[in-house]
Amino acid sequence: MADPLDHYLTWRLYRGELDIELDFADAQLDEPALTANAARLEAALDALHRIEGGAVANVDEGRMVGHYWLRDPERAPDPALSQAIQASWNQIEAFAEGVRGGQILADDGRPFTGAILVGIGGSALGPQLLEAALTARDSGPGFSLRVLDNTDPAGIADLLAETGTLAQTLILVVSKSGSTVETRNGMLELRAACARQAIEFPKRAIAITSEGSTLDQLAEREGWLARFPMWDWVGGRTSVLSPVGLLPAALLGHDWRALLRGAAAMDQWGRVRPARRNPAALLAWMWHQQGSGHGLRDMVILPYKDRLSLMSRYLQQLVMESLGKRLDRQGREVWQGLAVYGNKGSTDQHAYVQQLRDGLHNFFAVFVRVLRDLDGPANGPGAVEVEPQVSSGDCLDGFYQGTRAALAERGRASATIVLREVSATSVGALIALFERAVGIYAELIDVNAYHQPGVEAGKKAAQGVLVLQTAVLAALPGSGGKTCRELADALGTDPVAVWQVLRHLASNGRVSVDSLVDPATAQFARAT
Ligand SMILES: O=P(O)(O)OC[C@H]1O[C@H](O)[C@H](O)[C@@H](O)[C@@H]1O
Repeated sequence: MADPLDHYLTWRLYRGELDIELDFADAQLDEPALTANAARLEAALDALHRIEGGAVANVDEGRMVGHYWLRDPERAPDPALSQAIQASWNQIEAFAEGVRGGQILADDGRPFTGAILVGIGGSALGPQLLEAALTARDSGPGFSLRVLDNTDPAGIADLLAETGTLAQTLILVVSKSGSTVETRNGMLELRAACARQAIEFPKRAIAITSEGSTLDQLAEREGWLARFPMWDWVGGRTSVLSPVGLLPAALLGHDWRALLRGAAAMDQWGRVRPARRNPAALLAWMWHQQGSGHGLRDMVILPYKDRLSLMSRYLQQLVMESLGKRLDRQGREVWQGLAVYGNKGSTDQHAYVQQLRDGLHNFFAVFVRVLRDLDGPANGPGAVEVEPQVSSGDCLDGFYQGTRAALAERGRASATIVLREVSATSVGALIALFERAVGIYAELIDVNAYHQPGVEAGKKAAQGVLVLQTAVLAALPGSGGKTCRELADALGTDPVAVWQVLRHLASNGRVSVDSLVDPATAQFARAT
């Protein structure tokens, strides 16, 4: 058995500039496998180098992959792109300072006190992660951010109820494509809410979208308060360090430039050769080894810090939308992927860690350990002695160490990312680490990590349901009822599809029906 300290030091990567450690001592990596795969890992790092140089790595959409340039604009292959990024920073700084300094006021002359961000997927998850990770809840009546990330009327009603008056609320509409249905719906719901409150939507609306998109054209036509750019060489799931995440962070008063510095510093570390000394390469190789290059084991994300509890939701999109692909780049059917779940420790020890320890060995864990218990002075909750000379934070860190050891004892692998504290710098670094690990892993399994063909099928099918709904409502009899089957026969379609549409309409009072129980006998009368 190797000396524990030698083993720890062998598999520990530390970067002083970031004060971040990657601890692979329980990752079950081994030198022979790394040596045997050195060439493919170096090749993957070569590919990332080409990507950062402007290679069209998103081959299916003929696009470059430029999220690394967002924190190092001079690295972009075209000076115009560098200038566009710098210009967006100047615009973010000027706008956020204007709002926070009171130069940019609501149309009633009073300052804006909060924002609602309307977006979904990469247009919401990044801002949500940053807001949760960086906003000290003791910040008093500071600027607030709420996120509307679904087309659920009840969720929208809840958010509007929580917000109350929209008079002092900015409305950020975020959509790279500018045409995502849920985001459009959220915008229309908020526009209607503004009308109900007799305030003007455009005077508090901000668009963050691709130039010339439907949303961009609307914002320009209506003279919205501001428009910020998104670029086709930044994917939604890697847009958090574009205006998508940086504007909300700046409005909240966070050090958004430190986010960029942290990401840039991690990128620099992620360029280190050989791969054996590269944090992103080792993380990607761990994923590959644990899942035999086919995601046969899930990745459980376990930050032992409340403020990082959204990491797993954020990484679900970054990892699974990048790697979950039917075809590889040679056109072979590979049905690839890497499933991600998690929440936070120690909370999850009271949920599913039982299975992790005693059950199916179909996962590996990535812990995030934060050494500082509190942002401010230690005379807060952390100073309470819960046991003699023991604080709450001591217990949290003990639970991390104990859970890691208990899993290792049963042969379950884990890696740990150790942060001194949760800060803009360290969060920026975390984001960059996983973005690069995803890129390297994608090279190892030969998939395009930068498109998302699979999401279109669901969207098209959903549109079909709405087309059917319109036809059903038009076909409902003027008087007397029709069964699903009669309606389906009249429309030449599937009676079950008709039933599914009608039961939702009937449950919401849009059609009258004599029974919502039995589709064979349910008689539907005209739309109400
Ligand atoms: O930003 P948008 O164009 O509105 O897209 C929002 C989301 O839509 C789709 O689900 C894509 O798969 C995601 O990558 C994207 O983040």
